[in-house]
Amino acid sequence: MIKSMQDLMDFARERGPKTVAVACAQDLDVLKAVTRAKESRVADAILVGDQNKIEALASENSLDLSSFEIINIVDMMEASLKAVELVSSGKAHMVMKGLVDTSIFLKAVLNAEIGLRTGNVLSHVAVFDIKGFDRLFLVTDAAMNIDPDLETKKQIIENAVVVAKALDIEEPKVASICAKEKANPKMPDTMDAAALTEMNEKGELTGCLVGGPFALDNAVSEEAARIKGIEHPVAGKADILLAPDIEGGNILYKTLGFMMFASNAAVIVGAKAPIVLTSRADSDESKLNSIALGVLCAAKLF
Ligand SMILES: CCCC(=O)SCCNC(=O)CCNC(=O)[C@H](O)C(C)(C)COP(=O)(O)OP(=O)(O)OC[C@H]1O[C@@H](n2cnc3c(N)ncnc32)[C@H](O)[C@@H]1OP(=O)(O)O
Repeated sequence: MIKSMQDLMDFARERGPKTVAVACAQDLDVLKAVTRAKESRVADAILVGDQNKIEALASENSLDLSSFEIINIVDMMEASLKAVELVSSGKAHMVMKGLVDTSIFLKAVLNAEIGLRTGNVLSHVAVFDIKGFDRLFLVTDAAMNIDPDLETKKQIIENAVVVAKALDIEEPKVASICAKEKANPKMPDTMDAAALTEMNEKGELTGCLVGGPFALDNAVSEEAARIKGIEHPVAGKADILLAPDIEGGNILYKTLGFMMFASNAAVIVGAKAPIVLTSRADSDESKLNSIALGVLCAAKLF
């Protein structure tokens, strides 16, 4: 089982290299990340974007991009579509968001002709290595599905389980995170959480153990669960934290990254290929980790 970001990198090295097509690669952290991914034999890259800016950034920061193919497309939507097309045509194993707004990039991913849709829900899964815990946490969905209904939440869990399996977590424990641990009809997300737990108990949602509703404390802390008298196999032991909506997921993602300084990696799954999607403000380390996570997910697909 992969228990830390270091393990994740080591496993990606074993299962790589794969090729990543980068949309709007004119971003210093992205260029540092792909250079490090290449050096460590995790991934090769095709850079799509503003070639002048890409080369200027490389020369100002002494980055050697000579082994990468660069495709010069300045328009962000066009560059995103080209990067996606490199994956759908089989020239790359995964696509990565560079310096482009998430919505523009995701519209290219969802494009009906050359996009990467499969008919399943696509959703974002972030992996965090948090000091003081002996396991990785998966947070979903911080970036794609805005206000998922019950069926979408079920598919978001199924997607996160795929990522958990790529991390060799055999039967991941999933906690539906809400503001409290009791279902309350005035708080619809708690009702969805209870319904997801029931689906899992009835065998309609498999490959994982689902519990909830949980408040965050009793999902991650056995002590908090004990004090509150919550008895459930997921209580205090969650691997996957399902956020009620994009606001909750995004706040949790940014809190862990920017206030707890937890190292992280993130991908979108449910598509034909992994989609590496981090925040533009995330570090090169986090972008490198995300490429590595993409490699692990791609290794499961190809
Ligand atoms: C965590 C770090 C990074 C961040 O901080 S990201 C910041 C926050 N994230 C965002 O701003 C993105 C939030 N999401 C969105 O903006 C939109 O949902 C998104 C993904 C761009 C799609 O919006 P639109 O292009 O307007 O799409 P739409 O709803 O009209 O749908 C177009 C077609 O795509 C399909 N679609 C949309 N979301 C999907 C999904 N999750 N999985 C699978 N298919 C999906 C949708 O069914 C529709 O299909 P069809 O064309 O009717 O056949």
